[in-house]
Amino acid sequence: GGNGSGGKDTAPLDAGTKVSITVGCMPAKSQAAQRKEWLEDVAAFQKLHPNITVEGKDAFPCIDPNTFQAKLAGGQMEDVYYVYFTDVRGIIANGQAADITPYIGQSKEYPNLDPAVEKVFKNGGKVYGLPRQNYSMGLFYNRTLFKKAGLDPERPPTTWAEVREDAKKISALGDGTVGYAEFSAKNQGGWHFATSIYSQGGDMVTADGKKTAFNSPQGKAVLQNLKDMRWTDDSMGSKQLLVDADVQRMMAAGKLGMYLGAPDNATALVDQFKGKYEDYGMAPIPGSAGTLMGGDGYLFSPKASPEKIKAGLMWLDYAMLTPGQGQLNYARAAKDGRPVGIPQPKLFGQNAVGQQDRQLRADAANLPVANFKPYEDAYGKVPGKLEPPQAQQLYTILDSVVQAVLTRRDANIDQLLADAQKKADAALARSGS
Ligand SMILES: OC[C@H]1O[C@H](O[C@H]2O[C@H](CO)[C@@H](O)[C@H](O)[C@H]2O)[C@H](O)[C@@H](O)[C@@H]1O
Repeated sequence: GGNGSGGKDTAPLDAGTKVSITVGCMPAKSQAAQRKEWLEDVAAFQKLHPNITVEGKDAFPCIDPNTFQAKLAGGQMEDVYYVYFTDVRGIIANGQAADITPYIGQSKEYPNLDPAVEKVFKNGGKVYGLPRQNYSMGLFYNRTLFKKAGLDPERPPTTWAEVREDAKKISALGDGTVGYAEFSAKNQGGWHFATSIYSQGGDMVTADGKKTAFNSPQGKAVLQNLKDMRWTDDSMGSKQLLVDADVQRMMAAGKLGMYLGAPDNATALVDQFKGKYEDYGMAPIPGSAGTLMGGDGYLFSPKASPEKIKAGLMWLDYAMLTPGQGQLNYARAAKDGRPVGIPQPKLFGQNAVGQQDRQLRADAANLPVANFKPYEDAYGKVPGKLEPPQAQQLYTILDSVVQAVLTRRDANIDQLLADAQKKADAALARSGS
């Protein structure tokens, strides 16, 4: 038997031991179909394991970056708590996640994970968590608006110059139509700035991760392009400080041409905002010099007992990581009227389990998957880059830079980047990255 000190504890959870676990990121009431499926999964899982109680905790969005760290520091997290890839390193370093290495055998699918995804939750040879979703960014666009604007929906823009031209034509449709939208609040401006600078071949930090690298020609190009679209072309609308839900609402209402996003935007557009998935397509990231890869998953409270950790691993294995079950039960999702066929998640890579997952998804697909093909075909060709160290801190700093460019006609890009560099270098130095 092991106790978290490096030994293995492969014994199954004793069926006579009653265990109750709280689990984060249960779908909110506004995500009705996903919530129904979660509750069905809990019922089926508890039937298989009558000694385990899974108590989901919902929130929308699952993470508010402004309160996440305080919640964590205050010990208010669930036994099995939801995280973005960006936070895992810092949480492990701060001792805020349990070492689950001795119990990892409770997850049957763990050995099948793509090593690149598995690595996000490991440190010093120890395992701390399991992934739920992973994605890479591309260009989300409205095929119907492309047609209305006289653009060919089969030929979405491939460069930032083309994005600018197409955005002009789409916003010329008038009636509040926006050509291109960008986020600039709740750290999402920084997250998209990182995506855009990668697309231009730039970097957020130096190779050793110790200093920032975004005050660069590529960083300037990202901001200049936004400035030109916002103020010279007036193709970005006047409402700013947008976050993902605002932009998804505009897209679902048929009022937006393009924005940067991951494939799971189709799920939000259809499930939450009643959009029609035949309206949407996905192209590779403009510029295609690189794209941001991210995702989310679950860590365990450092206070969780071995029994809770075992039960939590069994639940995640059942609901998140087994082809044909839980979030990977595509046949059920299609029956529930949810969009099926988006190329996400990609948890298993090219192995047999990955192939099985992709096959099940293809068999149940109910959305025009051809509309996502340009993005999918580029997947292996566009270099994927993970998010930088101290990502969320850097994103907060860059949010205000993007905000300034989108709200002030006279924003001084050089000055904004120089100030942000100073603040972000200090943040990296403080964290000892
Ligand atoms: O707040 C910005 C953060 O958002 C990311 O996650 C969101 O986008 C994902 C892709 O569409 C989606 O799967 C997830 O549910 C959203 O919350 C991202 O992963 C973070 O690192 C980023 O800072």
